[in-house]
Amino acid sequence: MFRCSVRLIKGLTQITWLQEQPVLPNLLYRRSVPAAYLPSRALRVTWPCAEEVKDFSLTNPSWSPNMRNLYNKYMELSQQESWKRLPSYNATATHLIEQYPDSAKPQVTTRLFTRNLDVEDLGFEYVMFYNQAEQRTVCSFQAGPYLESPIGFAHGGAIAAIVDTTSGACTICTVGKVKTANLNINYRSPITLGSTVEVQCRVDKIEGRKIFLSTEIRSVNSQVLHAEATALFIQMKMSE
Ligand SMILES: CCCCCCCC(=O)SCCNC(=O)CCNC(=O)[C@H](O)C(C)(C)COP(=O)(O)OP(=O)(O)OC[C@H]1O[C@@H](n2cnc3c(N)ncnc32)[C@H](O)[C@@H]1OP(=O)(O)O
Repeated sequence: MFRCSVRLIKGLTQITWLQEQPVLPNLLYRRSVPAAYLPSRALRVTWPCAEEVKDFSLTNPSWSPNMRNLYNKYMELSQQESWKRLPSYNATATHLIEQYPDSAKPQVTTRLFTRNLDVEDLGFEYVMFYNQAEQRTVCSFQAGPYLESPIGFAHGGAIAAIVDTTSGACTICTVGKVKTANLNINYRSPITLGSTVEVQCRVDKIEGRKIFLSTEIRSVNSQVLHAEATALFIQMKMSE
């Protein structure tokens, strides 16, 4: 069962690339699992069967043409440059599948906040790509109708969540396990529900355990600046 799951994940997640990365393996393959990444006992039910492990970063019918175009653009760049698509599951623990021995498989009912809807199209539709050489992440984000705040536009908290996710992924890929310590966002122009925007994030500097990043959210033609943000992530200590 464990081997089967591993094969499945390998197939789904470009695991070869992940294993080559300096930091993601720390997160994905550590033998001792940090408690913070495990669901609480009370929430344990069953480990998802192989068929239930869905990679949400792959195209689905709800994606708009703009969403598909961005996906195709970065998939093409992945062939020539150092961009890589980041697999995405609906629970944090699912990303850690390989590190559990059969006897200790966690049972997951927690959900990653940005993947907490079962129906496509309604909430966060997104796919992220990471460029290791440039320590940058791009995210193609389609804001679904359940992210509304002002009528017809995306909620500021939803926008913050996608900024946190994109900059968090960028940081994890660069240095390993982190927590968000600070997030500053300037909202410049509302994001229309159903539209696709491009989130561009890069590591600005690393000082010890502190990783500083900046992010911009722009329309797909780059003409409209929707939001700009800075973030500080703190690398978790070895003992955490
Ligand atoms: C793929 C999906 C990715 C998604 C990623 C999403 C990640 C998240 O959302 S995490 C959830 C939200 N964040 C949290 O809940 C974090 C809560 N806060 C904490 O746990 C802790 O305060 C934590 C871990 C940030 C820092 O604690 P700790 O590890 O003890 O660090 P600490 O020793 O206090 O500080 C280390 C350095 O960072 C600085 N620092 C810590 N917090 C801040 C802050 N908020 N602002 C500025 N500087 C800070 C300290 O001043 C210190 O600096 P220096 O080394 O120069 O003296």
